[in-house]
Amino acid sequence: MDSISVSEVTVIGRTHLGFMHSFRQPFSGVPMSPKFCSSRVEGPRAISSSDTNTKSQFAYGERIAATSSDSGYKINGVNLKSRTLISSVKEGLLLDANDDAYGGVIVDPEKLPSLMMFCGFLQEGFEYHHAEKGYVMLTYWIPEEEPSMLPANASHQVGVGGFVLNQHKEVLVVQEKYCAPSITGLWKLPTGFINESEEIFSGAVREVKEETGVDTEFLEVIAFRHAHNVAFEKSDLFFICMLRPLSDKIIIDSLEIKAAKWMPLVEFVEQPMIREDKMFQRVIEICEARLSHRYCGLSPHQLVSTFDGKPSSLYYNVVDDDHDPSNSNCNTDFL
Ligand SMILES: NC(=O)C1=CN([C@@H]2O[C@H](COP(=O)(O)OP(=O)(O)OC[C@H]3O[C@@H](n4cnc5c(N)ncnc54)[C@H](O)[C@@H]3O)[C@@H](O)[C@H]2O)C=CC1
Repeated sequence: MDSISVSEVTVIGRTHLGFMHSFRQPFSGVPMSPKFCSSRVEGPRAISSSDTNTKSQFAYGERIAATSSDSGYKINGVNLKSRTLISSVKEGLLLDANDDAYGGVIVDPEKLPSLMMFCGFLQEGFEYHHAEKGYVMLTYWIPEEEPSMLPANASHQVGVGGFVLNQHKEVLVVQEKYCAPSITGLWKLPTGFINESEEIFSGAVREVKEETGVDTEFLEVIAFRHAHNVAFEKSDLFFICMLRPLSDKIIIDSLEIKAAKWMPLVEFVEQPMIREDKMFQRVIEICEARLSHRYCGLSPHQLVSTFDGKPSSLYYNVVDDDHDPSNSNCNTDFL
């Protein structure tokens, strides 16, 4: 606990739609380890979404127990008439907070009083929710008789692999500098992880460019793999993307990559590791089916959903509304 040193805290807000938004507030004034604590006070059904951002005060005490009543809250047996003042019987410490849309409160991190207070949060039963560079988030779900409804920390990492084929039916392959001994020497597709707030389609293009120096245009997601416990105990979504080469000169990223080259597809497929690997066998079959128009992958379509107001990419592949098959990207030739 004491080893945590952060200069920023993150405040998590939750909308009534169930999406989690986070926003950061610079922590200033107190030269210590601030931690954000998100808690929920029972009585959520009494709080409508219009109550969001109502200024509240959240009680911190040795043990906080809250129950709801028709007229307001009871904390540690004490009736509270107004949601805007919630006090701890034992310590009577008040924290400035905002109500959230789920009937919880979000403590104002800038008003957290002392280091002792921060350390005390864990002793009081707050749990680590997640940590990022620069902040730690702690949460506490008060109603003991109810399971916590807070969404868990992110459970997945997202990876991309680029299948880049040129007009000579050569596939762009790399040898990794650091890899398991079992795949040393394997010529494989360029792969990597998507950055925060990066699109799958642009992440695939970036990864290929970074590892090989080759410029590409994204065409389709050909398939994706879902696996668990891949790295840092996270599940893994791996999107295999077909990309069209826009250049052919290879300049490797020597930090990550030992070598890269254009390799005839038949040679790539003949590598023992690829031949024996059910996933890559199937991926290659799918790619070949795509090249001969027997299969079609998913292409991104930009839209904004009124559900959350977020610009997003919907990956699909159907003919356009006018039902004109020529509008389907299934007809696009890769070579
Ligand atoms: N590498 C492959 O042959 C395959 C990769 N994939 C998928 O590709 C996606 C990306 O995976 P990879 O490219 O294998 O990622 P990776 O494990 O090679 O990590 C990408 C880069 O992150 C860095 N890195 C990762 N862990 C590190 C550590 N512990 N210490 C220092 N640096 C570290 C390295 O620079 C590495 O080159 C994932 O979704 C994975 O499932 C799927 C099948 C095969």
